[in-house]
Amino acid sequence: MENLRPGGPNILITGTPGTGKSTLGQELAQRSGLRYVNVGDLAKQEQFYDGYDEQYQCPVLDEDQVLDELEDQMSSGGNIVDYHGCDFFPERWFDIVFVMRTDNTILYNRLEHRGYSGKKLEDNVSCEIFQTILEEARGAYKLEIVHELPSNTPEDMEENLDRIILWIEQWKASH
Ligand SMILES: Nc1ncnc2c1ncn2[C@@H]1O[C@H](COP(=O)(O)OP(=O)(O)O)[C@@H](O)[C@H]1O
Repeated sequence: MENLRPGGPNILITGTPGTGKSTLGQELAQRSGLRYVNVGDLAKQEQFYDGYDEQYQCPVLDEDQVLDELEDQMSSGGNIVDYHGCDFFPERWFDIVFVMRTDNTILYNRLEHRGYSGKKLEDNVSCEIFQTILEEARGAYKLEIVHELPSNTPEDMEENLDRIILWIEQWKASH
């Protein structure tokens, strides 16, 4: 296959908040040399917001501004994108999509520790129980590129890192 991404593959790491996307994404970037892109942080830094969600007490992401900002670097390749949503990105951006999965009680404890409470805590745990992000990913990308990753323990993290590093090496060898 012709290599359309000189910088390497583009990897999407998605999942419910608290499932370990940024921990995995940052470590993966260090080990692989690919660039880590945290969409939430980018939006905050650049103020890519469009209004305010009173119910969830958080700003609303301006998706178009995010897409415009990232288009060039996504075309070059070599990005690890971290976001708790996935269906507003162009399908063509990603070579592989990982959906992090965490058991309910573990996720509950992580989010409580993060300071979430009440509706925000319950809604995020429900999001995981109903596998909302997994369904979103399956609806937005080819099924064969969408993979669930268990993310409960440090051992899971190590296994996930090894698996993705191997996949990156194979991708590079075949492109
Ligand atoms: N596989 C794992 N095993 C144990 N703890 C983890 C694992 N992945 C993440 N964590 C912990 O869970 C919390 C949330 O992780 P984080 O990477 O911030 O999630 P996200 O980016 O998906 O919101 C952090 O305290 C992190 O250290």
